[in-house]
Parts: sequence; C-alpha cells; structure tokens
Amino acid sequence: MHFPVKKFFSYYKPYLKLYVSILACALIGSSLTLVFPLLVRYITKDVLVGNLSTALNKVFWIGGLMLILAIIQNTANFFVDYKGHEVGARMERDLRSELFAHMQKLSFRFYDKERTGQLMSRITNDLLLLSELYHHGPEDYIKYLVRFIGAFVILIFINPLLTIAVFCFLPVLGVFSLYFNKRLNKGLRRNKERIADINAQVEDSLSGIRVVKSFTNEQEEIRKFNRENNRFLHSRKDTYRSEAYYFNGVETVIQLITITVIVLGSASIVNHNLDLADLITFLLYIGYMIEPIQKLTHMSTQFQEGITGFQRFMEIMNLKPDIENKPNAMFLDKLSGEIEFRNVCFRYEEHLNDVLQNMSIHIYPGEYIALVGPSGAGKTTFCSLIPRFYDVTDGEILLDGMNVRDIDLQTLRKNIGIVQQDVYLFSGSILENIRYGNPSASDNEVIEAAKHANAHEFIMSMPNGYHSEIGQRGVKLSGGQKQRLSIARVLLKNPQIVIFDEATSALDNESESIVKESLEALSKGRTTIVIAHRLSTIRNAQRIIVLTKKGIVEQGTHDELLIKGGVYARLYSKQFELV
Ligand SMILES: Nc1ncnc2c1ncn2[C@@H]1O[C@H](COP(=O)(O)OP(=O)(O)OP(=O)(O)O)[C@@H](O)[C@H]1O
Repeated sequence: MHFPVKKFFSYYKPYLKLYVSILACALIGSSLTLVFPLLVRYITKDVLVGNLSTALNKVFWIGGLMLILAIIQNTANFFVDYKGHEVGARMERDLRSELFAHMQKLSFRFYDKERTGQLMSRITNDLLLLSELYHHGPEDYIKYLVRFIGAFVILIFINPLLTIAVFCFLPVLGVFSLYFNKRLNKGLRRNKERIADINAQVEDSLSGIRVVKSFTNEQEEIRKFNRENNRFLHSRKDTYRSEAYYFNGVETVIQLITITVIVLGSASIVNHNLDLADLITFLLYIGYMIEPIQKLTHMSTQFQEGITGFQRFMEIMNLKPDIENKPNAMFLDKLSGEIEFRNVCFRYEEHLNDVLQNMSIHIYPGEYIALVGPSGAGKTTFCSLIPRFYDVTDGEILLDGMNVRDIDLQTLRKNIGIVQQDVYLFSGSILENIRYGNPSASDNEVIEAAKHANAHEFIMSMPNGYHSEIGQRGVKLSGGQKQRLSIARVLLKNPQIVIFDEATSALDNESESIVKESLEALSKGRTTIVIAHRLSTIRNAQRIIVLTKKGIVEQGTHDELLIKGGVYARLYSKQFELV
C-alpha cells in the first residue's frame, strides 16, 4: 500500500514551532549525557593519578560541573516529556476530530456494511498508538542518533580497532531487525483487527441486551464473545512469539558485543595498547551505543503500531462519500413540497436485484399520501430516496421540479422531516431530544411543539418534566411516548415534507389514537407520506399508493380502492378480519 508521507507529516504543522523546540531540548539532553563518561575518564585518567593532594579540589569542581549539566539535562528532558506528550495528545485530538467529521459525511451505504464497534476501535485504540509515534518517534530518533554517533566518534578516538570490532556486529543486527519487523508489522495489524472485532461484538451484544435476555441467549452471546476474545489471544500470542525472537536475538548480539569488548579490551591492556581508564570509559560508552540498539526494537514496534494505525485511519479518510453536494448545488430556503419520481430504478448493491423498477409518481404540495403494500415491497426504500439517503440507480427524483441531486444536501434534508419506525432518541433530557429538531428553538417553542404532538401531558407527569432523563435510546419511555417525542422533534424542525414510517409494533388503541392525532397536527400544511401498516392512518389519506414487488399497482382513495376490489381491498379485508 502506498504510504501518504506528506499527509502523515502534515499533522505536525499547527505545532511546528513548539515541536521544533521539543526536538532542540531532546538534542541538548542527549548531547549532555555524552559528557558524563568523558568527565569520568578525565577523573580516572588525569586527576586521580599524580599529585593526589590537589585531586580532591579538582574532583569537587568536576562534581559541581556535573551537577550543573544534570540540572540542564533534566530541565530539557522535563520539557520533552511534558510538552512532547501534550503535542502528541493535541495531534491525536485533531486526527480524531477529522475522522469523526469524515464519518459524519459518509453515506448510509457505508454504514450498511461497517460494524459500529469496528469504527469505534479505529477512532480510539488506533489513534492512541499513532499519537505515541507522532510525539515519541522523531524525538527518540534524535535522542538515540546523537548518542549513537557521539559514542561512536568518542570510541574511535579511544580505540579504533576495538570500535571496528564492535561495529562488525551491526549488519547482523540490521538483517535480523528487518526480517522480524515485517512479521511484527503483520502481527500488529492483525491484533488491531481482532480488538476491533471484540469491540464490534461487545457493541452488538450490549446494544441488543434486551433481545438477548428475552431469548435467554446470554450463553450464546458469551460463546460469541469468547470466540472473538480467543482469536485476539491467538493473534497476540503470535505477535509475542515474534517479539520474543526479536528482543532476545537482539539481546544476544548485544551481549556478544560486551563480551568481545571485555576480552579484546583486556588483551589490549595486557599488550599495553589500552589502559584501565580507557577500558572503563569504553564500557560506559558501549552502554550509550547499545541503548539505541536496544531501543530500536521498542522504537520499531512503536513505529509499526503507529504506521498501521495511520493506515487504518487513512482507509476511512480515503473513502469518498458517495452522496455529496454538486459544486453548483442550489441553496433554497423553503421548498413547496412537490415530489416527482420519474422512471426511478434502485438497487442497494450492484449484484442485487432492483428494489424499485421504473417507478413514476407525482405527489402534489400539501398532499397526504399513504404508502401500503406487503413487507419488503420497498416502501421504506422509496422514502429513503427522497432525502438522498441513497441515490437512484436510474431515472430521477424531482422536488419542486428540481433534481434532488442538484439541490444542496442541507437544503434538501432541512425540508424533510422523518419519523422513523424504530424511533431513535439520544441519551439526555426530553428537552434536549425535542430541541434536536431545531437547536436554536427556545424552551417555549419546544413546549409548544410537544403540546401539538400530544406529548406535553406525559412529559409534565414525569418527576423532572422536560428535564427528565430518558436513558440510552429512550429506554425509560414507552413506544407511543417515543413516537410522540419524535413527532415533536420534527414539528420543531418545521419541514415542508414529512415522512412517517408507522411503527408496526402494536400500540394500544388509546396511544394509537393519540399518535394519530399528533400525526394529523404534524401533517397540516405539509406534503405527508405515511408508510401505513394500520387502516386508521390510511382512511384519512387523500391518496393511497399500493406498492408491491411489481411496483405501483394501484392508487386512489380508500373508497375507490375498495370498490376496485384489487390488492388493497384484499389487504384491507385481511386486516379487518384480524381486527
Ligand atoms: N440497506 C439495505 N441493503 C440491502 N438491501 C436492503 C437494504 N434495505 C432494504 N433492503 C431490501 O430491499 C427490499 C425492500 O425493503 P424495504 O425496507 O424498503 O421494504 P418495506 O416495504 O419498507 O418493508 P416493511 O413493510 O417490512 O418495512 C427488501 O427486500 C430488503 O431486503
């Protein structure tokens, strides 16, 4: 996969000045660490030999210098630790906001395929690891590069032969690292996919906890969860095996280096080519040179994790929303509510059959339409095409004579209010949920909408009235109450077109008639399409459209269709028998 280097680095841009000063501090801190062994060498090689009466004085001076250097070094490191992490957290925030904003643009087609838990994993875990790379990556590279090069130069200066012997081990280390990095990268990517699967499983099971319990399927859910949990374990086991090979392989090479230095260094002392002070200094600097190699393994893990996190971030960012505004889309304040389907064909996926075929229909402004037909005929699909939740495969849909594709999406959707069959409410108060229809509405306007939707009374009977919390997805409310809140929310939005997908779940007669009244209030002066499952809502309709898998087979008023004795009459008598 091509790696977008430019895009990767672009996230540093807002914090460039701060980040450069962090890197400068990292440079100062790591350069200063190189001075300490040199001072030790000076003490052991020059101060503690010869005249010992003046030595103590010199050692005090060097000690003082070491203290000053330590203070500077630790102040620089403090800045790197604190501000470095802060920059990382800021970048993570930016990436997360960008990803979330992009997800908001993606269409229904995307969400039909993706699992929510998987997406949550991308937006949380993956970005956390990426931020680690963003702030630690360059800073670590600078820190360890300075130590490595600095130690190398000093070691060459102390004893070139011994230094070259040490460096002979490095190609081995390089090849070894390359091989295991590849395996590690694959493993880390798989780990991320597995934890995303766990998230998706948890999201599924916990969101549907009521269904789980009603079917007493807790054991089945535990089994499904454990399957994903075990897959994650196996994936991690594989990664840890690669890591263990890698870490211990590197460790072995490092020990070989130390042993070589001790043996060759001691031989050099015996041969009078090296003194003890230089061997001690050499061993101290070997530590500085080895540390970056040791950290290389950690850094490469961090690098791989961050890069795979970024790749997963880009996978979503690269998805273009398939429903977008045209560059010259029309902005309108209000539509009159005229809808026309012209030879509309629609299928959800290329390889699936058409749900709607060559459908044409004209709905006039302010008309009250009932859409009836057998389950799966395409009633919901028909309604989803009007606000462009999906684009038609062929033909066109016109609103006020304009193709919906030419209308600005905000304009279009602001003019359409939808009361869904499965009402979705957000956790929060009743007030907040109704105000979702129009965030700038005053409390009085919210109350007015609730009154029209027949919701005011039940709201006021709750302990905290409009400030009552409704629980996640409105669990503390009945089906009818949720529908009335949803109607109030659309009333406050005040759109010209209303789509009401009637709940199939049985509301009792009383709440059904209250919802019906609310719907009447909602439909006043607006084009209304009701996906009807109940005869009571159908009777009021100015026109009933009967939709089957063959398309629109009948349309007319209730009485006209009964006289006709076709599909509608059969549907009607069937329901009538059941009532
Ligand atoms: N997101 C989707 N992806 C693929 N196929 C879909 C999708 N949504 C619906 N379908 C299919 O499209 C067809 C029409 O579905 P639709 O929900 O529009 O029917 P409906 O008439 O509203 O049914 P009901 O009365 O049961 O709500 C069905 O065969 C359904 O399986």
